Amino acid sequence: MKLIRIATRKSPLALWQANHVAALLEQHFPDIKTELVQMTTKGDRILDAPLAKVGGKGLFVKELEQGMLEGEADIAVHSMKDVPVEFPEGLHLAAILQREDPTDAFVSNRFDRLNDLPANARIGTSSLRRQCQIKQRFPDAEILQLRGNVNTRLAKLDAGDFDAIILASAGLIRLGMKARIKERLDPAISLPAIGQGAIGIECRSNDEQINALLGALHDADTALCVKAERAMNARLQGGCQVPIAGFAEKHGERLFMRGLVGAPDGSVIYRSEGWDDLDQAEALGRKIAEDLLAQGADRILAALYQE
Ligand SMILES: NCc1[nH]cc(CCC(=O)O)c1CC(=O)O
Repeated sequence: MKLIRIATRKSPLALWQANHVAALLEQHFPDIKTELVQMTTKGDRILDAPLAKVGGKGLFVKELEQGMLEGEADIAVHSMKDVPVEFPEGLHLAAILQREDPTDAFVSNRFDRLNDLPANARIGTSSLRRQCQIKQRFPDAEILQLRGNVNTRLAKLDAGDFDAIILASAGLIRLGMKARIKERLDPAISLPAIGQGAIGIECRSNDEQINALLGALHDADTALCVKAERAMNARLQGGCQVPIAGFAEKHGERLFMRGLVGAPDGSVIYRSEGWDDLDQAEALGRKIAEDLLAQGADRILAALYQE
């Protein structure tokens, strides 16, 4: 019998994801027991500021990483969306699970589809990525800050604070709230965040036994797509302060990827897309990034990072 201690945040979605990994491990390896080690991160603590202003990379993962480095936990379960491209010395990504629905979800109690919204709609989101894409389509929309976990955000919608909110479809599906999704937004309308819908498992690089076990949960196709997306982000030095989106899909033996960088107010959005072979995932991500930079994304990013 071996015990695996799983570091996780305490939000209902984080706990669902950690319990999911625990169940998969126990299914695959009947002589393994798991235990959750619940932690609070800086991103959970600072709820009164827009994410873009809290700043810093790894806002939702640092404390979990510290726990593994100090030996309080063996693995950490993350939304890949929250995981910076660089890992601290001694830790690495050991597995990525099969991707859940990667789209953004339109959620509203008043309107059935994004296109039904009035021009001056009040829309809740704290993501500059979602904000910039919505503002391009609805320049007169009022974007209102919306932080907190999925349940908190839905409660604010139900209280009447917004005409609609945009959330990740994956979070709603995992929490059993698929029925709240009025429309899965086509990636051409709301291009998802890098890694959206994918769960990653991090552990100590030198922990051979754990690395071998986690290999059984790994989904190579998802990993390939997320690798391309993260290569784009690495080149752009993306964080949650900047409106960046990237989404790769495997079509047979080829990868298709789209990326964008925009101004928060939606006044400009640079877009790029391309195809490449499966063994060129990182090169494809970098190529999309270079194309965006050449179009003018470098100026947008420089201005935002300076703030
Ligand atoms: N920013 C928080 C966060 N991190 C991951 C998800 C969704 C789950 C996923 O992408 O796997 C969410 C909620 C949301 O964006 O609505």
